[in-house]
Amino acid sequence: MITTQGLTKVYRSRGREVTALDGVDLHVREGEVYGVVGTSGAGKSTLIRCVNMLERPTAGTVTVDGVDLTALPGGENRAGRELREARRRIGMVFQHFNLLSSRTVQQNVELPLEIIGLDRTARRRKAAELLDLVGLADKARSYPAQLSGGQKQRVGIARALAGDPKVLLSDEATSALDPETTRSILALLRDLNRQLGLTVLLITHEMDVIKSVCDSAALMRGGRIVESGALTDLLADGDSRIARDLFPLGEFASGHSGRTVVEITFQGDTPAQPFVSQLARTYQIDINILGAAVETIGGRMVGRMRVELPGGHRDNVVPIGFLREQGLQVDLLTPEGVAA
Ligand SMILES: Nc1ncnc2c1ncn2[C@@H]1O[C@H](COP(=O)(O)OP(=O)(O)OP(=O)(O)O)[C@@H](O)[C@H]1O
Repeated sequence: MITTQGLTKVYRSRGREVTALDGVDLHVREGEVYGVVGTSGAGKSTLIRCVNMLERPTAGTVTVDGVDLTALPGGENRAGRELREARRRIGMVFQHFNLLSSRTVQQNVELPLEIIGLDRTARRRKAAELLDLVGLADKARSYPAQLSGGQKQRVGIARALAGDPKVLLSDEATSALDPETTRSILALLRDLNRQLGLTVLLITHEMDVIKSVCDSAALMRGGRIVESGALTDLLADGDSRIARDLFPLGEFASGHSGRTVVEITFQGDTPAQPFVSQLARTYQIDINILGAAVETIGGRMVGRMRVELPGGHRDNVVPIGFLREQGLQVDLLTPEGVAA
């Protein structure tokens, strides 16, 4: 649904050049919630602003719903007709809501519909429907200043949906909200994704946002995507930085010499199997559990357990093979704590 190829953005100001995006290839599938995470300055905002051409990329292409936006005429400030039409199918929500304080909630939601010239009755009907959808039907006549942060963001979301977009871009939509309100806004985005089949691309600096709402994620650093994929695939990859940040088991204190420490990751139905006791029984070994956690990530149950087995690695080739045969992801930890 959203594809970028070789996306590059170089800002030039006062004789200085900053490469904010350095050849980004992103692929967001239709109907998924895709999160881009990274520290400040990684290029996340630039990326999302290039996806709807609020920023013109310096090089590379952006295709949304089959339309190559980079091929459509118009600059950042003055988009051509085709680009304006394509943009109408891309909703955007902002960290600071960007509502007009002099307009009521209903009038804020109607704004994009006014711009496309929809008549008053149709605008009112559509705005009422959207406010109902985001749970704010009773606030239509209020002004933004009379709303809580979460309610303001609901208005921002209703406004973003006014053009019946297929894609919703979210630029740190929950960063200005407290944890409970964040949860309710993320749940709303998830509901809209499911109910409307909306594809959502969000950027965030919080792993918790990725954990609670995303199907797929990318990690950005220095204008590049350094890792990306479906969360279920990343969680099964012992080397994944995203998976380790999503699911920390704490520091690895090196085990005694002559012992083997492994991390076992299980997803979906696998935890129903009592694999630790099976392993202990089958091989007559004592297993020391060093840490364990179970979480729901992307709507799926995922667990990780760190266990210590007696004997060195060579002594444990067969038990480790047994665990892998059960469909479990098993990573051997070296004394430095790096999964081998
Ligand atoms: N308009 C601009 N002019 C010049 N440099 C810019 C501009 N916008 C962003 N940059 C620079 O581009 C780089 C990427 O910025 P960007 O805002 O995309 O990162 P980010 O990951 O979204 O960070 P944050 O979470 O802090 O917003 C930074 O070095 C930033 O200083």
